[in-house]
Amino acid sequence: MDRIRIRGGNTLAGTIHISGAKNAALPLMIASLLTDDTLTLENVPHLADVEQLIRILGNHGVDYSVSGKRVGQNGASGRTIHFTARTIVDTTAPYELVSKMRASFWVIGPLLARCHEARVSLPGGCAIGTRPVDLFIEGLTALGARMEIENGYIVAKAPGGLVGNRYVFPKVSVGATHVMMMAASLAKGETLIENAAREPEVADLAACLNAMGARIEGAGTSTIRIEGVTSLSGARHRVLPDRIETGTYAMAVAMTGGDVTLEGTRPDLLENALGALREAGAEILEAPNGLRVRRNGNGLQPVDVVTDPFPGFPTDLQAQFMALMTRSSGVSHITETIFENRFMHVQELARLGARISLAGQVARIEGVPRLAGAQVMATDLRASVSLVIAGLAAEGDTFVNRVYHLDRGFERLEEKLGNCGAEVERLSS
Ligand SMILES: CC(=O)N[C@H]1[C@@H](OP(=O)(O)OP(=O)(O)OC[C@H]2O[C@@H](n3ccc(=O)[nH]c3=O)[C@H](O)[C@@H]2O)O[C@H](CO)[C@@H](O)[C@@H]1O
Ligand SMILES: C=C(OP(=O)(O)O)C(=O)O
Repeated sequence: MDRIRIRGGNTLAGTIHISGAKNAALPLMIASLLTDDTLTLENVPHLADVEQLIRILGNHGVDYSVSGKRVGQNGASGRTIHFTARTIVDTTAPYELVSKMRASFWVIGPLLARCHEARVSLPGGCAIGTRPVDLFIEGLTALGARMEIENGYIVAKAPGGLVGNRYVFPKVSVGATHVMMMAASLAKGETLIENAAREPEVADLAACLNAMGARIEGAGTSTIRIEGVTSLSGARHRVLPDRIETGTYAMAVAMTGGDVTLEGTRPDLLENALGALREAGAEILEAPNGLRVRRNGNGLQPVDVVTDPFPGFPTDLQAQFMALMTRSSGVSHITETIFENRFMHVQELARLGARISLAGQVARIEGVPRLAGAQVMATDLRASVSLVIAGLAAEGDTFVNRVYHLDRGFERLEEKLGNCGAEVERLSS
């Protein structure tokens, strides 16, 4: 199993190209199931989750081909992929494929809308909470589907097709909002979704669906109106930049000090997190095609954050911000409100010398003057990268084990950080 060695202590300087967003690319790829025409996606990141979803889509009958110019410093990112679901050959998404990744469950929406049936295994994904699927069941039931759980599978049927309806989410869910938008696009009549997720990835999916001929209004706000159409066509769409990758590297620079330009990204995608970074003492400047992060000399201030759905502070940056706060000059508090078990990095950060205590969903972080390298274990995707950030500032060598978690969501991390002066090496075994 691969692991990563980080020799801490270097400041970061240079440019990092931000990839297309994993959490936008996945639902966009799934949208290809809605049409027998070709959906072309540009700026698709090269990630384990993307490769896994390609396998899952292939099982349903989606053909794909890769083409186009690659962008990025070393010519290894930003693929253009063409997806064609000419015929859906199988409406079952099996456990062996779906259990590896939460988003794969979302095929239930397009399969049900296009084929009027789907049998999808209950999902896997990062072990950060119980992550039920009740909102998907409720939402699709509102559109007229009959939903049953049988032997670990959700069996969904809508023999006459889905029918538009009003559905008010009792709780904000990104995935269930994606699925409702995809399903309602091919339902009869109008669907009104209230208390929808407002994440930029939802708006990105809606833009792509509209380019395919859907009629969606309001995506990016909490009320989405969808007028169903009888069929969707192909389209070409560029995956939006990864705001979580952006925030992660911004936090890495704030941690080590230095001056790095993050290119190919948009500050408006993560204003809340950038605000927290500014409060902590980093300078964030707009750059022509992205942003520039600097911290020279001044120390890190403690900052309290509470995770919230967009536009709040993203739960997917919580672990990284905690790593940063371990070196602040005082006490900070981080409250996790989205997932009930997303503090697994705490005990690993402690191995590096961090002082963190937990009381329910609140972590109290007492900044320490130094961290020291150690062996640590990646427990989930964002937790893994928080250990990398801590390792960059720790004295000596940090070894992050189980990096397959990292490979789900960070493209060429060693290379991107290495180009800015970090000593990060992948050790294969
Ligand atoms: C691939 C992808 O885009 N993953 C992101 C997506 O996950 P995902 O779409 O799984 O997250 P949700 O927004 O659905 O989850 C938010 C909360 O709702 C709960 N819930 C969700 C569905 C449901 O049927 N019932 C229910 O109770 C979840 O357990 C969680 O407590 O949004 C999360 C919140 O921003 C991010 O951390 C993930 O990185
Ligand atoms: C939690 C995440 O992914 P998933 O929803 O696929 O588990 C994530 O991207 O941080």
